[in-house]
Amino acid sequence: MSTALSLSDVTVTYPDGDRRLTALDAVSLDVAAGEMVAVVGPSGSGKSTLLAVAGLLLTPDSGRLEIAGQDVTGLGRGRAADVRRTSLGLVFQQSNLIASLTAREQLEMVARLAGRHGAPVRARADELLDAVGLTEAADRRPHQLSGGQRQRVGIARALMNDPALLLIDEPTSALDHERGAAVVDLLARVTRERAVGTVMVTHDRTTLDATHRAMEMVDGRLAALVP
Ligand SMILES: Nc1ncnc2c1ncn2[C@@H]1O[C@H](COP(=O)(O)OP(=O)(O)OP(=O)(O)O)[C@@H](O)[C@H]1O
Repeated sequence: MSTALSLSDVTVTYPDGDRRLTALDAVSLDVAAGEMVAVVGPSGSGKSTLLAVAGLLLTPDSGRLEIAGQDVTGLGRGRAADVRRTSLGLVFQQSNLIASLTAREQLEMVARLAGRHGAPVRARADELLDAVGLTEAADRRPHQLSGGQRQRVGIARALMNDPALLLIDEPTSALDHERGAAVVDLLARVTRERAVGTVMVTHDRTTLDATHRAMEMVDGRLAALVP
């Protein structure tokens, strides 16, 4: 199995008055293609910082970072944006859908930004909307969708450019239990079927059974979750 994400000894500090606050403390994590890893932990423990580093949105103070076997430690902004477009799928808490676009158009737009156009893009968008159970909703705009449906559009959009790594922040936070469980099951399925590595940050421990592994972040340190 190839490695989707490899973090080695990653440390991140933030300014905190005249000192530094350590948000990630020598964190290491390997996620294989086709593997789904959940990260739980208290508020302020460093989970969002971990996703920001893996998503190339934040450069760590030290440590090494590989995505799909490629060393991406310390890339400049331009190269980091290229890797984000081609190899990463990000699904953050607010689904950030564009109000004026239909579900299908949301997906087509990210393909266009990556330089892809035409009939294959539309076919791919329809295939992914079908995979997340939204065929009927392809022509609806965000305000015509439920919270769970919006979340699923966000997931389909993140898969549009065939990422090696999917990073998801709290996919169930705005959903009731049943819809949340359905979204996590969907993530587990696309992880397996599309051989993507998935890291899901969650507060919802009832969804952990659907994942391959659960890790716990405490004070910036990551360890296997002891159930
Ligand atoms: N931009 C920033 N500047 C300074 N400190 C920050 C910044 N971002 C996060 N922190 C601090 O770093 C620590 C880790 O924050 P982070 O957001 O990664 O935690 P979290 O586990 O995602 O929390 P939550 O579950 O509440 O979203 C916290 O103490 C937070 O206050």
